[in-house]
Amino acid sequence: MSDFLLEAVHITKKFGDFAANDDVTLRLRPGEIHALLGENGAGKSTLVKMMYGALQPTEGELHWRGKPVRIANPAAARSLGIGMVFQHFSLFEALSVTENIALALPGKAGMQELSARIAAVSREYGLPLEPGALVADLSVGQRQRIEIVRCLLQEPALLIMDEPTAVLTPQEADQLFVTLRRLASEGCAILYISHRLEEVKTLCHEATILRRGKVVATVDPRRETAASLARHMVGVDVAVVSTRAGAVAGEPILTLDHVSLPADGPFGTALRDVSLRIGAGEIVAIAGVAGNGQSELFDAVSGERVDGLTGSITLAGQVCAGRGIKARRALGAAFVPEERLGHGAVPDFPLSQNVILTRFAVDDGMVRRGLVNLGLAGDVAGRVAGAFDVRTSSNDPEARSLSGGNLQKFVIGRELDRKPRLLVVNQPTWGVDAGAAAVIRQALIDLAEGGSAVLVISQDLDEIFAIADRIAVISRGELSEAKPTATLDREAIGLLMAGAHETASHDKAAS
Ligand SMILES: Nc1ncnc2c1ncn2[C@@H]1O[C@H](COP(=O)(O)OP(=O)(O)OP(=O)(O)O)[C@@H](O)[C@H]1O
Repeated sequence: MSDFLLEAVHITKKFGDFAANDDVTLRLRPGEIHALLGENGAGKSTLVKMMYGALQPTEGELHWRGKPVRIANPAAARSLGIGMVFQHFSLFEALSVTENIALALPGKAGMQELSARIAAVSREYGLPLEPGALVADLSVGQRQRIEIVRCLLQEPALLIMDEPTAVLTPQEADQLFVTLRRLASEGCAILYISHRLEEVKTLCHEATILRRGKVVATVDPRRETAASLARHMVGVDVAVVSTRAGAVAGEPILTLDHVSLPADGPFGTALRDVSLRIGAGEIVAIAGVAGNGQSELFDAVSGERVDGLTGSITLAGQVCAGRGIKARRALGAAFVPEERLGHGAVPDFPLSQNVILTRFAVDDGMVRRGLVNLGLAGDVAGRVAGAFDVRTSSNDPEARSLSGGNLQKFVIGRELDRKPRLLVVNQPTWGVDAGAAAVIRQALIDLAEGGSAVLVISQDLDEIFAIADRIAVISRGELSEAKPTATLDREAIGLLMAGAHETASHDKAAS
């Protein structure tokens, strides 16, 4: 009997002439937490999709418990004991948590019984979930919990996780590590894709590193540094963004005065009396635990929701509370939503057409007398791909064929290419590798240094401290006062994230 649970042996996967995986061999033992590392587009998702039966190898074999196996589809993978939490969730928005999970489970379970099991597993593993909640009303972090709980209900022998902590708070991530270590101690193998090298070092026993589809190293990450892992991935040293010194804000670009907006559905969070001012040349970041009103704030600022909004919003001196996203784009604002596939980009459209979607309202020649300038759209797509190193397997591919990190680079680059006066971006570097994250953060800093205002909504405190001039925290729909970064530390932000606005200000006043 083989020591290994799953082996990928000399696997090659081609899309047309392009080899997304090139002669990859990787072996997983029971109870092992194994990292799969590589920069955006290195081929990590492609490899794990083959292990999960969502893609078939062009060449090579998979072995399960020592025997060759053909994993024809995800149902076959699940029946072997392989569970997977994807980067892009495959949930039905109009259905509840329980209904979504029921669809993925074999056989017919009673809904009540299933809800009780979901509640029990989510409690046991510290992954809070309301079984009756509608998926449409849940944040990305909450949606991910559904996927994790769904896998755990099937008691997998191998759990594949594609960047699980990218959408979690530090506390949620710590809780997840407890869960994963426990699963590993029970004999479950975990294949763990992450761009966060520090967490890989503390969590994983072994790491396989891919570069441009090939295995370049298999190492013990505990004996490596984050820098040495990054060097393996990229082949050169990775640049680190310099921390911002703190800019002097110019004239106000975005002003929110006493803005309230009803919750987006029964499980959303209403915005309550939010005031914020961002000046030219300034980066203001909003920290907070997912689901505390971030998406409502994004909708209010972008104009995606105007009904029910009270208070005033001005953009570059123009009152715009009642105006939609098109009018706001025409005033020089650009928006990057949290969900890149579906919201930020239409999956079936090529990149050039995705350029048109956010540019047609802006007077830059993209649309003249009702006619779209496809050549210009193609030029912009090419320019963005070049500037942000968006790696694609063909010229002008559909958005859905891009790796998650490459699509994120494209969606951000598309908006930066316009040099907007105001950029609002929700989770700018979610799923983006260390090198590309540095490029994106630097681009946000450069935009602000050119005189634009930048509003960043992020759960990544390292990112926030690296780039923001001022930081505010959103909690239960209320926004704390945005304070200069130099006056804050992680503990203060953590208190505010937990909803201690008043306590924190009393403490400050008392001390
Ligand atoms: N269905 C597809 N058709 C064509 N090319 C594809 C397809 N799926 C993936 N690719 C290409 O294969 C390469 C590897 O993509 P993959 O998603 O495996 O990368 P990744 O390492 O998971 O990246 P990320 O960290 O950004 O998620 C990319 O260049 C991508 O554009």
